[in-house]
Amino acid sequence: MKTRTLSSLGLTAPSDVAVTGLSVDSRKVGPGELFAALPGSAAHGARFAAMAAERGAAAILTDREGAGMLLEGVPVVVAEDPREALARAAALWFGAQPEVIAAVTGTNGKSSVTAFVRQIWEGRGIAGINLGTTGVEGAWTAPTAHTTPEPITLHRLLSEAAAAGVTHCALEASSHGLDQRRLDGLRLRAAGFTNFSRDHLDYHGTFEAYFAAKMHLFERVLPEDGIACVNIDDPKGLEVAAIARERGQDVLTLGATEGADVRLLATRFEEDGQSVRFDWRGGVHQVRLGLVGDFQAANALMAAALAHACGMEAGEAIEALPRLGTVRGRMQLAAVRARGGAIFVDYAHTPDAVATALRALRPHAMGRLIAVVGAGGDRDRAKRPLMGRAAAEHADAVIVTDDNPRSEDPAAIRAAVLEGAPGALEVGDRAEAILRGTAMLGPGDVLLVAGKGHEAGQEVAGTVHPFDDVEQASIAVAALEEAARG
Ligand SMILES: CC(=O)N[C@H]1[C@@H](OP(=O)(O)OP(=O)(O)OC[C@H]2O[C@@H](n3ccc(=O)[nH]c3=O)[C@H](O)[C@@H]2O)O[C@H](CO)[C@@H](O)[C@@H]1O[C@H](C)C(=O)N[C@@H](C)C(=O)N[C@H](CCC(=O)O)C(=O)O
Ligand SMILES: Nc1ncnc2c1ncn2[C@@H]1O[C@H](COP(=O)(O)OP(=O)(O)OP(=O)(O)O)[C@@H](O)[C@H]1O
Ligand SMILES: N[C@H](CCC[C@H](N)C(=O)O)C(=O)O
Ligand SMILES: [Mg+2]
Repeated sequence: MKTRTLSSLGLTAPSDVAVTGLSVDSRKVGPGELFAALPGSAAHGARFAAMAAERGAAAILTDREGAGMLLEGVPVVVAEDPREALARAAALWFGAQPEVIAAVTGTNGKSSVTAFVRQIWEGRGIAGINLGTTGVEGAWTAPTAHTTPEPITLHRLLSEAAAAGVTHCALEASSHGLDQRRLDGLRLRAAGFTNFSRDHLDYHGTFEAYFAAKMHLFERVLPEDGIACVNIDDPKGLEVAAIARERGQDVLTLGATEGADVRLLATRFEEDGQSVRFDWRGGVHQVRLGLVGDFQAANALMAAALAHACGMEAGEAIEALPRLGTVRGRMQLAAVRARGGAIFVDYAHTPDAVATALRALRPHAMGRLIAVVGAGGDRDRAKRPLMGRAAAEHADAVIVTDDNPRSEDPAAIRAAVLEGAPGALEVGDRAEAILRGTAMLGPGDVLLVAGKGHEAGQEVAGTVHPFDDVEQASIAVAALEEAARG
């Protein structure tokens, strides 16, 4: 069995015992393992140390507060920041990581950008993966439960990928992950910033704390010799670029804004894609993208910039752009009605993302734009009416439905969304809502089904019912075509 001494994992305790593994959950600790008793939002992990010891934990890692709560018996490692110590210990425990790692932060676009970076690598024959909300994808695959997995899982995945020959990884850095130092054991080559808007205030409390969490990526995780790729069209972009420069990092700026290193000059929207003209450090290029939505063009350019920051020639990265395919559940064309009218599935689950997705679809729609929208339970309540309002403002018709009510009353969540969209139709059952929206589609119309993207289930009162927006869109179209044939 593999064992490592605490000191070889960068941890100091009165006795340098060997451990057989790492765990953050007392309920899952195995014999001989190190139990990290972390200060949490609901409880201090030290409260569960006795349970961990009973299950055979060989040592406990905690902070000063936690140490004061422990009974004697098991060796204790006291760290100023036990989450950071755990991240570094996990990196040492698992050892290997892909040689080249790029991380992307931002409220929206992380999954899209990381998947595009992986596709660019793939096109050049590089064994690359993207790791985040949609799992580990590319040259090696695995499911993930979180956008940025906690460090033990993260380093296990990275070491397994590296062992399978993966040399490049693009991963999503969530604000929770950055705040909880899940990425602190990574060796990054480059980092990207897409944008900043309202999300996760239930966790971070204030906009300032949310932004500060994101900035840890440049202030702490990306080393001084790393390259920062920053979207300066976002109001926070220049601040991010300044933080990166302050750290000594090279900065590559992107956007339509004057002075951007990679500057978008013009876009022409087509039914199933768009052509973009841009200036890359003095050279003008024009490429056709098979992607819908102006922000997907921004994501694609960010991906090319990151691939370049990770060592690829700019020309090679640009050449890969026309071959990029949509990411599952992100502005994905799900189904088309025989008489015309298209259904797009998108993961927009914040007020800003709903507005952005609808605004992005507008130039692709010759007729009406219809939105199916809902908000999740046990998440930021304040965003609900704002999501309703965004839908009402940017669509011609809105249907309010359920999206993972979790432990809450679904009708109460819908009522909060409806506050922002008073004229909307209320259809709690999501399959029926998609069917109703699909029935409203005429030639040239576009339906956006927002909120679930790639998700495979609808979580209601502790049960996850199988549910897939893309599949439901096809089912709705098939049912309506059959009814039309009579
Ligand atoms: C809100 C949040 O991020 N919580 C994370 C945090 O838990 P916490 O601090 O709230 O934990 P707690 O319940 O107070 O418990 C304190 C400690 O005691 C431990 N414990 C608890 C109970 C017990 O019986 N035994 C035990 O050992 C817990 O494992 C924890 O270490 O620290 C834990 C250990 O590192 C994480 O597993 C946990 O992630 C949970 C699973 C989670 O759901 N996180 C989500 C919200 C998340 O991280 N999402 C982001 C962003 C997604 C997005 O962008 O949309 C993501 O990257 O996925
Ligand atoms: N660059 C962008 N600017 C604004 N909105 C975007 C951008 N990219 C994607 N979006 C919108 O945000 C939604 C989420 O996109 P994506 O999954 O790529 O982001 P994410 O940052 O990974 O989200 P999450 O935090 O949930 O993991 C998309 O469905 C789309 O509506
Ligand atoms: N990872 C995010 C996505 C939520 C997407 C939406 N479908 C919802 O359930 O609110 C969260 O858990 O807040
Ligand atoms: Mg994501």
